[in-house]
Amino acid sequence: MPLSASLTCRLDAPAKLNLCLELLGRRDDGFHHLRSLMATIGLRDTLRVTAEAPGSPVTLKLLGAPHLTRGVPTDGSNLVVRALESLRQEAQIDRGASVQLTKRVPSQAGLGGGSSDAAAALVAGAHVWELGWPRERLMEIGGRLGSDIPFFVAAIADRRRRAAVVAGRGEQVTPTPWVAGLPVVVVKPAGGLSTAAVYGRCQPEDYAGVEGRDRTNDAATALASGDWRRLATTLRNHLQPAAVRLAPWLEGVRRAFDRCGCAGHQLSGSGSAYFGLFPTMSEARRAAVRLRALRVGQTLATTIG
Ligand SMILES: C[C@](O)(CO)[C@H](O)COP(=O)(O)OP(=O)(O)OC[C@H]1O[C@@H](n2ccc(N)nc2=O)[C@H](O)[C@@H]1O
Ligand SMILES: Nc1ncnc2c1ncn2[C@@H]1O[C@H](COP(=O)(O)OP(=O)(O)OP(=O)(O)O)[C@@H](O)[C@H]1O
Repeated sequence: MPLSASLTCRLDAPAKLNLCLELLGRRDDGFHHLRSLMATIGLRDTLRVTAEAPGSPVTLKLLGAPHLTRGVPTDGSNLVVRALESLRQEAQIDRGASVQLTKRVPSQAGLGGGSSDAAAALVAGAHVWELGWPRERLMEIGGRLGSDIPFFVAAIADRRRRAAVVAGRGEQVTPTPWVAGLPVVVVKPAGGLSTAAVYGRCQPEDYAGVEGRDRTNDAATALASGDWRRLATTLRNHLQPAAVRLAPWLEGVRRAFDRCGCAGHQLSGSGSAYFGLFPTMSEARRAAVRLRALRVGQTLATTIG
């Protein structure tokens, strides 16, 4: 059988927002039980993976603007390389891969950039190495590398899964219907936040009393109907108080969204990116212009899905 040494796969690795993020308690392993409505947005890295001959290493070339690639490792600690190394260990193969990763998603933003890259690497790697594995197996491998990765594997492998209710540590992914094109404005302040540091500053008071109401389910119902006003009333992020304790300047971003008349806005994941929902794309673009003038960070008007 001829080796398909030149087989190449190019995939988008989208960013995500946590439209609702509820913490339910701390686990014995130090992680938190959560439930969250996650959805991809129209901001994405691009990954190109080419299969190389047996015995070759996994190599990575990083492309993108300096402010986006700064701090992103190019060695074996990059999540893309870790994902491909895990894949070939699991498959017990020694095929190599050369990867070109173009960064557009900012890091330390709560937008899941590195996790999405890792998920795209798993999907692309399985394709170019012709493993023929089901999505579920790739999600399981991804879950060992990071809590957000199973969601992204599902979203990248099947566009219908670009929105999901995520539970457990992040490994339980239940796709939920979404209506394309809901406008959002995302702001990434100059400062970033470490996910571990934000979880580390979380206190039980930040999420006490949540048991009674499943706001994530309400948010999923609103997203399925495409009703942005209803979705705006279901926003919640239990990590936001901890993020604000660590980075008080986030209050300035919150106030900026208020000043733009945005009806629903919050932090995404562990931050520092912040987003707001808008009824139309023209209103989102107008708000983005105002937010840029307020100089709160890199600002993008885009859509969910
Ligand atoms: C904030 C979110 O992005 C929301 O989707 C995720 O919960 C975090 O996902 P992630 O970046 O893939 O996180 P991981 O790489 O698995 O873990 C980073 C750190 O976050 C904390 N962590 C993460 C997930 C979770 N359910 N509970 C936690 O307490 C742990 O301190 C962990 O050391
Ligand atoms: N492919 C990658 N892209 C970006 N960062 C990476 C990558 N691989 C490893 N990293 C490291 O991981 C750190 C966090 O990156 P990432 O963008 O995933 O975090 P995040 O925005 O906090 O995402 P999340 O929403 O998953 O918490 C970076 O600061 C960087 O050192």
